[in-house]
Amino acid sequence: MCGIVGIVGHSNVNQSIYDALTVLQHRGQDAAGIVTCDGDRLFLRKDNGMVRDVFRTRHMRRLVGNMGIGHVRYPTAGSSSSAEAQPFYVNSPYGITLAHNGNLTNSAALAEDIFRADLRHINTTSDSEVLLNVFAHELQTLGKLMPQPEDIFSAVRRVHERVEGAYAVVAMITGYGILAFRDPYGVRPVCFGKRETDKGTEYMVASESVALSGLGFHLERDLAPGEAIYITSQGEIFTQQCADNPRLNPCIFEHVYLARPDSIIDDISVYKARLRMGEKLAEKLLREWPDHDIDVVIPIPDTSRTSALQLANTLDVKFREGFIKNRYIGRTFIMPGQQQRKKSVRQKLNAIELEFSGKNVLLVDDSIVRGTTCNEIIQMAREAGANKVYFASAAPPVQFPNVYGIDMPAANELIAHGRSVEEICALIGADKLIYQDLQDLVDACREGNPAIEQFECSVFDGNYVAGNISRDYLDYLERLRNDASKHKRDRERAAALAENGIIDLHNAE
Ligand SMILES: O=P(O)(O)OC[C@H]1O[C@H](OP(=O)(O)OP(=O)(O)O)[C@H](O)[C@@H]1O
Ligand SMILES: NC(=O)CC[C@H](N)C(=O)O
Ligand SMILES: [Mg+2]
Repeated sequence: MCGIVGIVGHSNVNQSIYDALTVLQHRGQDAAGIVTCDGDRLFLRKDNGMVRDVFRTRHMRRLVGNMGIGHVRYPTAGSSSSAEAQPFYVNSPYGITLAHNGNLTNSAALAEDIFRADLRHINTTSDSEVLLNVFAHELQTLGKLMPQPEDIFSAVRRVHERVEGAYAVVAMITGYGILAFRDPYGVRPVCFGKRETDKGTEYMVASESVALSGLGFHLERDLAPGEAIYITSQGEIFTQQCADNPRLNPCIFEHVYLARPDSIIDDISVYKARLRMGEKLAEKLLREWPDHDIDVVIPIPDTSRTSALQLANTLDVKFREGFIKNRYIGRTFIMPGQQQRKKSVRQKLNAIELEFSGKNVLLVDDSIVRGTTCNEIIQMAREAGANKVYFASAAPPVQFPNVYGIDMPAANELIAHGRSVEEICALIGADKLIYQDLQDLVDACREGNPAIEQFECSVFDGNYVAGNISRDYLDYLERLRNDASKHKRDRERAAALAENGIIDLHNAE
């Protein structure tokens, strides 16, 4: 995942975009960027780091203009170089900037195509730069001096035909307006809304509704799969379906972990979905273990709090905050390297001994992915004097790699891959382990919007809805992005940086 935002306003939008990015920070902690447009000039600032570190007052002052887009990045393709921070820019046609959440599954073939057939140069290994160039090429071939909404929509239509994978996109056409579109499966979320000001109506598109509500925008609705929205710099708004066979298959992992609980995605309250996950997991536990001896339910902050609370209520067992989170450490799962993730769990969470001492505790997490968190946490619970340590996951076992914008590319890094629940239980050192059933997870989400026929659940069932995901592609992805090769690339990059600084088409200062 990553966070995207775009605003068309009546005064400088820099501060609102900055604020929206801080609200979306949980979707990407590695890099951030904002580009604004003032008349026909663009102003861009992007670099590695959290939003508060990337933008200093001196940058904000220069990010002028009444429309702009922003991005927070969690890399799932290419490298973590600051040159791959977003938004990306191409000068032709019109000057287009673009920010992307998701992952293209045919970006290698497209990159080749773009060079050979479209004569376009890609300077990074980012799939998002490829996506931008496909869109730019399709708009350019229409050859209009002033693009009209129908031109823009027809370019998006061509993007849907050429590009495979997951993509929620916001783009800005210099001097003309802001465009957003969602892939024909609607895997990644994007919504839009408006706010009234003295000077008139302002529009915002964002990955999650929480970015809108946090800034006083009223949520209009989510983009439909395949749909595009274009808001001109004058505040006119156009929408159009640009795909032939759109089918909503939203990513279920947004509800499990990625999104903030106070967001509403595709008409589902993430908070209520998580409550229902807790309830269904408790019902399963009671079915399978009616004479349990759990004394206390303890969540693993932050994300599991909501489901753990409802699980405890349904079990009628005490709910206690046994781990306190250091609020200055970010999310560990979206950190780039395993060593950093492992160290961060201990730095981030600290046990309150009296909640563990002599008790049978049920620790609840939203999901177990690599097993980094639960391994450490179970040890900490034992060190704090727990009698028995049981573990519950509000999601089913994560067994398959993700190819749509969550960085879990290597099956053998997933603790549940090819293992039974008993084997996982022994490996993490728990006295008992219980997982949510997939059907219960789907029901917990679908109850919020029964119109959704299918969720994108590939990490749980290995069923990839978008693109042509072959065994060969999964092997290729695993070789490219497993922890060891990422680590090697990062080390080489850090060494080059220390010696020479980054030499690229984008040099952050
Ligand atoms: O099995 P693992 O590979 O450890 O991954 C799963 C854990 O990572 C996430 O927490 P994270 O610290 O990222 O964020 P949170 O504070 O939002 O829970 C998630 O909530 C689980 O706790
Ligand atoms: N997590 C994401 O959505 C990442 C977007 C894009 N694939 C990148 O790596 O920059
Ligand atoms: Mg967590």
